[in-house]
Amino acid sequence: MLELQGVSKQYPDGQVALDSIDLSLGEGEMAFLTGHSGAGKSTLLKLIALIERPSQGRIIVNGTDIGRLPRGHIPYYRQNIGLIFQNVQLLHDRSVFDNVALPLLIQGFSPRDLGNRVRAALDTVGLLGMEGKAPVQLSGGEQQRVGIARALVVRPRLILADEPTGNLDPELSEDIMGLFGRFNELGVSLMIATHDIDLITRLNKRRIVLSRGLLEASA
Ligand SMILES: Nc1ncnc2c1ncn2[C@@H]1O[C@H](COP(=O)(O)OP(=O)(O)OP(=O)(O)O)[C@@H](O)[C@H]1O
Repeated sequence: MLELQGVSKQYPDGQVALDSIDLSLGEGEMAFLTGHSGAGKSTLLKLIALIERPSQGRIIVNGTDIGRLPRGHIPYYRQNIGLIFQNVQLLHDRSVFDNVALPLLIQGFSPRDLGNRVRAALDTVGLLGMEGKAPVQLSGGEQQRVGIARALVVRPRLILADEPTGNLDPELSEDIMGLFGRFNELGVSLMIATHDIDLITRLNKRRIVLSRGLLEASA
């Protein structure tokens, strides 16, 4: 599903965020990405999402070397992975429904056909009934769940999540992680960056540990 070969990232200011990372994530595998603040977790996810480009190395997703993707294919590539970031960037002048529907519209769904998919995604994150609200009318945790619904609505085979439970209380965090676990049971691959060691310990999944841009452990 995902393979990194000798991937390094040096930012333009000289900061080396990742140093020669070799890593793979199998089809249907779920792994937690951990490590101290500044270890390189977000950078790793941004490289896979093509938000940043590696300075060196290759990233292969579903058999495609994403470094060779023509620029015009990047939005389509990104729509097929579920990206969940801590700072959900919702469109504040649009309703919850429109925010979740957006990836489907980009994929060419007709507005007539997407209602059921949008409502199913909102139901999954426990927000059915909130379709007509504006993001500002929601709590931080609810906004985060709208972001998760927006990522899930395209039914991605790969989900990348950066601190997805960062703004959620322990109960909701557990619900969201449980949700990820159920997706994993359905065959979805997931890489989830988190500081929540309690949650990781309880879920007993593979743990990838970064330290100062180096891969410290991957078991
Ligand atoms: N755009 C950028 N320009 C320069 N340096 C950056 C940039 N983004 C991240 N870095 C640096 O790269 C290193 C890795 O950062 P990254 O955000 O990937 O770490 P992280 O493990 O996700 O940290 P956190 O847990 O605090 O989110 C850090 O030293 C950070 O300061």
